[in-house]
Amino acid sequence: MADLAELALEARGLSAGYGRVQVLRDVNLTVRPGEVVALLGPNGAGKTTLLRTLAGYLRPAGGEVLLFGASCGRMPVYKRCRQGVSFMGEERHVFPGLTVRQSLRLVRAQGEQAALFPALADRARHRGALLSGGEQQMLALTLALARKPRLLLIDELSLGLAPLVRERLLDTVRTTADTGVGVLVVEQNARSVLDRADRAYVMRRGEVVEERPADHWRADLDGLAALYLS
Ligand SMILES: Nc1ncnc2c1ncn2[C@@H]1O[C@H](COP(=O)(O)OP(=O)(O)OP(=O)(O)O)[C@@H](O)[C@H]1O
Repeated sequence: MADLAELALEARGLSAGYGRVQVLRDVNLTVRPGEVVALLGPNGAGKTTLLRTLAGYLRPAGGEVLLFGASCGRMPVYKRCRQGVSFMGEERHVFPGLTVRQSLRLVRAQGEQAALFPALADRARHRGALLSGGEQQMLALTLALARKPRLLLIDELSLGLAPLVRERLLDTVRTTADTGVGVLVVEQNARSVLDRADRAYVMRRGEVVEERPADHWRADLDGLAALYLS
């Protein structure tokens, strides 16, 4: 079982941006083991920038990131991976030239893991590049989970995908968290992600403007929408 006393992730007063362009301002955020935390907010709010900073692709200009209770300073991406961080970016992370079967073999996905999405079984001989968007994202999630992460950072889980695929992906995210993995997920469909999330942060213009239990937002979708528009 996960140690629930230890946070999987903590951002303290985080600021970051691109060159002289500051995007994130004083972001404070936590993810506990076993939690699904949704990161919501309008286009350009800074969600991708935050995830990329947490994963180590962007260097913070201020504040700090703690992984599993320890400050990770300027730790490079690959070391964060070794610590148990898995990042799924907007671009689908599959091996374009390998078939589904080869990809699963490469990451040593076995048994239940390899069979996470039955739809992929029919595509075992198809190369990653030739899969549909939904199949690619199912494969990307399977590959990410095969690394047995302790913290999963997901950007735009279901962008452009069919509702049924989105629901299937989100169900898998929930069951993954139930095994003790902390999940921070950006998902355009707020209602769907809130159905599986424990808490949600709302970002606007580089700042976290609200943090509430998912139940709260589910009961006040209008209030949530107003935050996007204001
Ligand atoms: N490489 C970059 N160089 C300069 N500015 C950038 C870069 N990438 C993003 N930005 C700016 O940072 C701000 C936040 O963008 P970001 O992509 O993090 O937001 P987001 O909430 O993920 O938006 P979306 O939902 O549209 O993906 C935007 O104003 C964007 O123009």
